[in-house]
Amino acid sequence: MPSRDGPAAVEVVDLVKRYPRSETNAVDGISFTVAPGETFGLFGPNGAGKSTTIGILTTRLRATGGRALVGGVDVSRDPVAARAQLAVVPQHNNLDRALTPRQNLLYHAAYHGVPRAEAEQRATTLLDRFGLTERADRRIEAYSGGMAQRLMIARAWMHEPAVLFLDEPTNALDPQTRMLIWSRIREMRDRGVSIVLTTHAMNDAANLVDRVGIVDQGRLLTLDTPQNLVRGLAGQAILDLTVTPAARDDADAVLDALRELDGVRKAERRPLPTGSAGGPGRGGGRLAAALAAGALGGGAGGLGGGGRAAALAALGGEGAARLAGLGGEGAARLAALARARANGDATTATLPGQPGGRGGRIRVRLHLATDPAALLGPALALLTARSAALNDIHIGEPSLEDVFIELTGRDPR
Ligand SMILES: Nc1ncnc2c1ncn2[C@@H]1O[C@H](COP(=O)(O)OP(=O)(O)OP(=O)(O)O)[C@@H](O)[C@H]1O
Repeated sequence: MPSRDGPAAVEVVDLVKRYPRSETNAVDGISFTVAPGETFGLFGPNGAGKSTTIGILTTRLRATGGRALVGGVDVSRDPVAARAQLAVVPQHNNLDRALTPRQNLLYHAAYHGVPRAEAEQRATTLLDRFGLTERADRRIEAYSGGMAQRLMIARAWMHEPAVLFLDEPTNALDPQTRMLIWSRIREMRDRGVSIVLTTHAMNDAANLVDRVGIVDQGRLLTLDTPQNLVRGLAGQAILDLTVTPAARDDADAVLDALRELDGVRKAERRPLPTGSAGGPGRGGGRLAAALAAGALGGGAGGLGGGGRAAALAALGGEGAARLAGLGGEGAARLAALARARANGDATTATLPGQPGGRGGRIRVRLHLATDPAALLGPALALLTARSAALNDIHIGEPSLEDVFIELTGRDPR
């Protein structure tokens, strides 16, 4: 990571935590370093050991083994000095209900030795920044979960810590509150605060964090920038195809055939989207969007003038060039798909003259090592040769969540 001035914001070396009467380690030898000013995401499935790691770093829990330092201070040797450097927003509401929101902030500031006048000024500013001014002097019981979460983040900021720990800061919050909280966290990051956060909202956090550590069963599986993780593990792009195999064909055989195409790194079955076509990760769906808008709906058996142009424009650059190179039949199939979708028949569309497969429609995700547009022609040719109906196409980029699933599997914990 960039800045290496002064001690690391966080240093964890071979950290182990075993809870009493437990047969396994909740944290099982984790090591990582967070540089000053870095925003670090600790991601993992339920029970992976994230909160336990944060609990040790913030002095709530004692480690069984290894070392944990915050701002160069060993948290088990000098927890008081460590606490002066850090603030934590825990997963569960630990506000003092006997106090008003403003009093919660002032009490926290007093504990950290912030002079009274300065604390009052900070409290007023923070209550405003978090949209809490109107409720600042009312009892906490009246607070919604989102307001409590905003107050806990404001409270954490009262003594302007060097390192901020956020344990699932947007969990169970409405979209408005989530947006506000991400934006305030971003402000803190921009002011140079070192941040360690856990979240299941990985794709939201992907734009915020400098690096990500993915943990499972107490172990660190990988650690890198979101960009490198996505690039390295999931391939360059994703092509989702919703396909109805021919009546005599078999879904797994279609999947295997698609997997064999040049440029396909991995092929897997995905659940069918509910309603009309959904799609993978962010940034995808340009062609699907064009199809949904009926942009391809030209004359029978081909991509009609304006529709074709719109679809090609939707694909952009090289994709357009490749799609333009599709032969008559491939283009006809896309046009038929577009017509079906334009008629609002997205959930039942099969191509004219194509029987439904014996197992019904399937959704296949192809992870590509190449430009998705390069795969469109071969994929369509393959489906045509097998008399399979193509119901939907969606082009997307893999997301951090795809990487996460690839590393930690699909089974719920
Ligand atoms: N107080 C405790 N006593 C015994 N076991 C515990 C305790 N707290 C957590 N554990 C266990 O330790 C493991 C790690 O839990 P932890 O809460 O750190 O996971 P997590 O990654 O934060 O999960 P989540 O995403 O659900 O918050 C789990 O198996 C959990 O059941």
